[in-house]
Parts: sequence; C-alpha cells; structure tokens
Amino acid sequence: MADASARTLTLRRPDDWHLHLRDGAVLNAVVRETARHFARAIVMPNLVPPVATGAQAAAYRERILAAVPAGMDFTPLMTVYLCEETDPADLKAAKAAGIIHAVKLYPAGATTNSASGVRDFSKVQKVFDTMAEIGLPLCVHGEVTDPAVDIFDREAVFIERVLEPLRRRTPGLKVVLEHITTREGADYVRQGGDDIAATITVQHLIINRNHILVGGIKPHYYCLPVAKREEHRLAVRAAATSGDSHFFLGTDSAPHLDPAKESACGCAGCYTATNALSAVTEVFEQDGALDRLEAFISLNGPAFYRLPPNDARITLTKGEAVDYPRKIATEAGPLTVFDPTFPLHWSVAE
Ligand SMILES: NC(=O)N[C@@H](CC(=O)O)C(=O)O
Ligand SMILES: [Zn+2]
Ligand SMILES: [Zn+2]
Repeated sequence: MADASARTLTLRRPDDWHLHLRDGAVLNAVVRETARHFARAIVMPNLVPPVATGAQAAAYRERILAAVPAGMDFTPLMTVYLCEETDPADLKAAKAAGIIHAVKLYPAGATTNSASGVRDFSKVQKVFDTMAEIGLPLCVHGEVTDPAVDIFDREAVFIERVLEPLRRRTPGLKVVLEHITTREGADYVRQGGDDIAATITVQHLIINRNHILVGGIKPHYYCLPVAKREEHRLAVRAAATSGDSHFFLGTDSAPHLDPAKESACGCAGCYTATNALSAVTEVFEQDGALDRLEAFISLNGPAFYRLPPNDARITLTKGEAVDYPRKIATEAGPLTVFDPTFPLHWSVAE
C-alpha cells in the first residue's frame, strides 16, 4: 500500500483502543476530536464515581452518543471498571447485550481516579474465570502500587508479581496490557501467545523521561505509566512499527483541564486526540514503516477484540506542516494538546 516516498495513504479507518472521554463539558468538547479520525474507541470507565455496572456503561454510552456532533460516525465500545464487588452475572448480561467489550482493571491508587480499584485480587478471581469463559477481555493498567517500588520499575514489577500469576491462574483470559512503556512490557506481550496484546500510546512513541524533567518540569508530558529511559521508548516504538499483531494503537488521550495539569500536584494524562493520527503517521514515516501503519492503527486491534475492521477508508496526505490547535476550548476551560516536539506533515481528509 505504501512506499517510502508515498505522499498519500489510503487506509482502513482506524480505531482507538484506549480512550478517556470524561463526562459533561469535557466530553462535549473532546468527542468530536476523536470522532473526526477514529471509527470506534474503547472508552475507559474511570469517571468519578466509576462506570461499574452494565447499566452504568449503557447510560454513559448514551451520553457519549448524544455528544457526537451530527453527521459524524463514531461508535463507543464501553468498558466496566473492575471493583471487588463486580458481579460476574452483570458482566455476562452486558456482554451478551453488546454493551460492553472489556473490563478494566486498575490496581487501587495506581492512576487517575483509581481509588475504587482492586486491592485484593483473590476477591475478583470468579470474575476473571467468567471473563475467560465468555471471551471478555481484561484491560489492565499494569503498575504495582507498592510504595517500596520505584515509579520507573512499576510496570516491569507488575508483570512479574501480578500479571503472570493472574494469567497462570486464569487460562484463556484475554488480556490487554494497556499503554506499555518498557522493553519488559513489549517483550512479555510479544512472547505471550494469542491471549495477550498491548496498546501503545502516541506519547510513549515520542517522549522519554528527559522530556518531562530536563530544562524545567513539563506537566503536559506527565502521564502514567510515566515515560521511561530512551532505551525503553525505542523498544516500545520498535514493537509498534514491527507490524506484530500483539500491538495496536490505544492513544490513552486523557484530557485534564490546564489548571489541573499546571499545578503543584498535576494530574497524570496527555491529551492527544487532536493530533494523534498525524503524529503516529509521522513516527511510522520516520522509521520507514508506513507499510505497517495500517496493521497498528486499523487491523491488529479489531482482530484481538474479534471485531471486523472498519470498511470505511481514510486518506492521509503529506504536505506542509499541519496546523493543529495548541489548545482545545471546553465550557470548563482549556485543554492543552500534546506537543510532539517536531512538526507534523500528515493531514487527514475528513
Ligand atoms: N494515563 C494517564 O496518565 N491518565 C489516565 C488514566 C490512565 O490511563 O492510567 C487518566 O484518566 O487521566
Ligand atoms: Zn492507565
Ligand atoms: Zn488511560
């Protein structure tokens, strides 16, 4: 489809396999930014209070659909937030009704709005067993919360201490290790067989921890899992651009209003929906991997989730630097768009 000198790419319309849309004023402002480019998205359930039941997922889905501007075609794929009280029968019913496509595991305290997450994994083993039985994937925020573990080691330690034992206890459970940031994450998933996959974000293809900390603290580059050393960024980037079916785009676009980011205790999350597709295309071009872009953004995700790829196509065109907004206005205040640090040249025909 694409060669190194391509200036136009026509690809199947992509999906975003990890997205935060929030609610209310922010939802109303950000949903169009995603719907412009992506046909579907796995919508994260970490609202306050969390989306914890099938009924709450159905109600959130209605609020999202009501916020999609007229004439735009966007399908939210809902998830439920795993709590120690989650009822396996409720998940079964919500999956059978086509409302939910995954369950999200947040270790309690690991990230934004994760206070209701799981503390004692033995309390949710029945839920995992049911999910394995009905083929409902588990999306995992893969970081331990043990205060004794260094924040830069939390993903690798999670794989060893939590994820591998959980998968051994629950044969057949399909797992997405979300937003991987390490060589260990990429290696584990690549070698993990057909029941595991990983999402990779835009920012983790582009930034390492220096971007956050050198020359002053840059709150808009702070997200969780936090960006690691350069060698890890390169390993994650190689996984994305390899075309390997275990890896697909989940932007983890995570809007927080500017005052909440630019603060003495700034929130974790990068807002990337607006320029995600241009940035990912630029990355694949930089690495001579445009022929593997469609696998990463449009094919590998649906295959893992056992959904058909989109029939619609998008056209990406290379030209002068793309002029995308630096901020998105919402009725609650501004959101800063992720700055990839280099100009983007690929625009998307809408
Ligand atoms: N990635 C982040 O840094 N933040 C996400 C939560 C998450 O995906 O862990 C958010 O909801 O803001
Ligand atoms: Zn997360
Ligand atoms: Zn996220």
